Amino acid sequence: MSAPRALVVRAPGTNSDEETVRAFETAGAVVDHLHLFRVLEEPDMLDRYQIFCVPGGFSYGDDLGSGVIFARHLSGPLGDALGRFLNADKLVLGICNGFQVLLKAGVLPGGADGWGANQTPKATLTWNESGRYDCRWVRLRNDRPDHAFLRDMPDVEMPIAHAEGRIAVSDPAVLKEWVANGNVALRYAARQGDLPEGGPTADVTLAAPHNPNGSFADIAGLSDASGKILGLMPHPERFQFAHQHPRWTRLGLTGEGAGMKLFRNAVEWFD
Ligand SMILES: NC(=O)CC[C@H](N)C(=O)O
Repeated sequence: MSAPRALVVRAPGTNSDEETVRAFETAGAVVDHLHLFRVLEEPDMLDRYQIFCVPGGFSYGDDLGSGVIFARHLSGPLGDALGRFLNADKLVLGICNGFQVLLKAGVLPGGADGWGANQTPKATLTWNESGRYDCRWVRLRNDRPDHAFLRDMPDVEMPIAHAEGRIAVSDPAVLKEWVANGNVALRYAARQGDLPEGGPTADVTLAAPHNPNGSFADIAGLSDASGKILGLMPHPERFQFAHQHPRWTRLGLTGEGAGMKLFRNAVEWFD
């Protein structure tokens, strides 16, 4: 197949869209970078794309809770077009604020109990346990190495930058469902491979700063069951160059940053 077409949608307050566009372009996608208002004018334009991405930032100033207003646009006026997109063999990525948007729109499991189901959410992304905005590098464990975005991606480091990054659930029993469905895609880790084999437990097993926000079950990213939708709090688009890593000289890192793998995986998925 020729290069996939990716749509990166910004809203008032988005701030990581340029980097995200660059990452997809470097990976070989043909990218359109559009304002949400433009997409709202013509929702059916989603049919023209293979990758849909909501980048990071502070859409609508995080008013009413991060991602809430953007999410209402997705599940409301864009609902039919996005529903078609989700049922097709296509990829969806939400980074940081984009993850907050996808979860709260019900695109990811737990947020609204399934796309279009309009039920009480079982999970949300809310205030960090620290009560403040945190900006640091974290280690991640990849629990879905079969995922379209996470293939052949070993445990990796990336930066986080958020105030509302903590997964909170109404009932910890939801974890059983999530594990059975492969919904837990990324977890915070202290060192490479430090988390017990056998999957996540319903505890916060890592203290800050390793789990930087007190997220339930140390979860940093969620997936749909099929492994085509990913929402993650860390920013892969901020690790496009090895020298963006805080210890790149000591580690002798050169060339491309490990975050690029996620974008390359997405583009290569359409080969
Ligand atoms: N970097 C971002 O996307 C910020 C996420 C979000 N608005 C928060 O602070 O919680």
